[in-house]
Amino acid sequence: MGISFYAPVIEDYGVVYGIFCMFVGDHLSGVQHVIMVLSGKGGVGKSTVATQIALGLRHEGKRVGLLDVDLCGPSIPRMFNLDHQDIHQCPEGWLPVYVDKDQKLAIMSISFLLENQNDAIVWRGPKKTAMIKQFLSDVVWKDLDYLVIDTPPGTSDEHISVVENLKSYNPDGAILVTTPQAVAVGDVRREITFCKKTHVPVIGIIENMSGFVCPNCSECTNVFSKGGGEALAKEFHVPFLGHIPLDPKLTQCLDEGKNFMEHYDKSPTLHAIEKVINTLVRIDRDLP
Ligand SMILES: Nc1ncnc2c1ncn2[C@@H]1O[C@H](COP(=O)(O)OP(=O)(O)OP(=O)(O)O)[C@@H](O)[C@H]1O
Ligand code: SF4
Repeated sequence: MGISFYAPVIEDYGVVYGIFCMFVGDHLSGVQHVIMVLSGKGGVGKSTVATQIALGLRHEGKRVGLLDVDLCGPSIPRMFNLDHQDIHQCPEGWLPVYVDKDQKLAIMSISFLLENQNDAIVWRGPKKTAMIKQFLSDVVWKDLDYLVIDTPPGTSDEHISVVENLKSYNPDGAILVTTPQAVAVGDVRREITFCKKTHVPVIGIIENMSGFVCPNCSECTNVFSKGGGEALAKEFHVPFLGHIPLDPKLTQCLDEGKNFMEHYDKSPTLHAIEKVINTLVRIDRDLP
């Protein structure tokens, strides 16, 4: 199924849905699965993974929302080439920005609310907490199969706000992203502890930047040591979702706001992402 990014339009929302929201005031009740993406360290590819998961689920025909709660370093809009979109308000709340014509992939980010994209957000904890609460209560997602939440690195106020505000929705859990180096793997231990303390199930660990895909022949070479994330998953008895190699073509697509999945179907990186998606579409809330 092809998805080309497009300049979004504001949908004329159904009267029935509007009335429903006015009375229920709850835009997450139509969301089937909520997945948080966490990393202990910055720059390990958390936003990249969140973006590719959202696109992959959309390719599977799912309705997907992608919420960027990285208030100080929002990068999701840039990865979709939607940097300069404005958010519109309807009586029920904020309308997310749609990536595709069918309006099955919606994104929301602080970046859409900034007058200048280069503005720095210098907020103390309570203001960040209030913003996240608003993101989780006021965005009109409509019915979604999956809401993917991209978080800032570490375990800060933002993470606690997300977890607290999602409590009553029984989120599926968190995907933890690491790179193979020992220092990044060590940081994931703290993420696992955070999940345990806040009772968020760990869906699994992804080892990103695990090997390098040659731009000439697509051969994958291990530049750093490999397997740290997998070993950690074994140690903590949590699922290992796979190694995602570093592919310069993915970097280029993200920089240019292009859909990697449509451009490079032979990349081992794409196959690794597809494996993660296969696991996620099998998520069933009723399993223990
Ligand atoms: N598997 C990959 N292949 C190619 N490039 C990648 C891969 N993973 C991440 N990148 C690139 O690495 C850079 C950092 O990735 P990203 O912004 O996703 O990290 P992050 O963990 O979300 O960072 P931050 O902590 O700043 O939010 C980006 O330029 C992205 O394009
Ligand atoms: S992997 Fe193959 S094509 Fe790529 S640089 Fe090495 S020898 Fe050349």
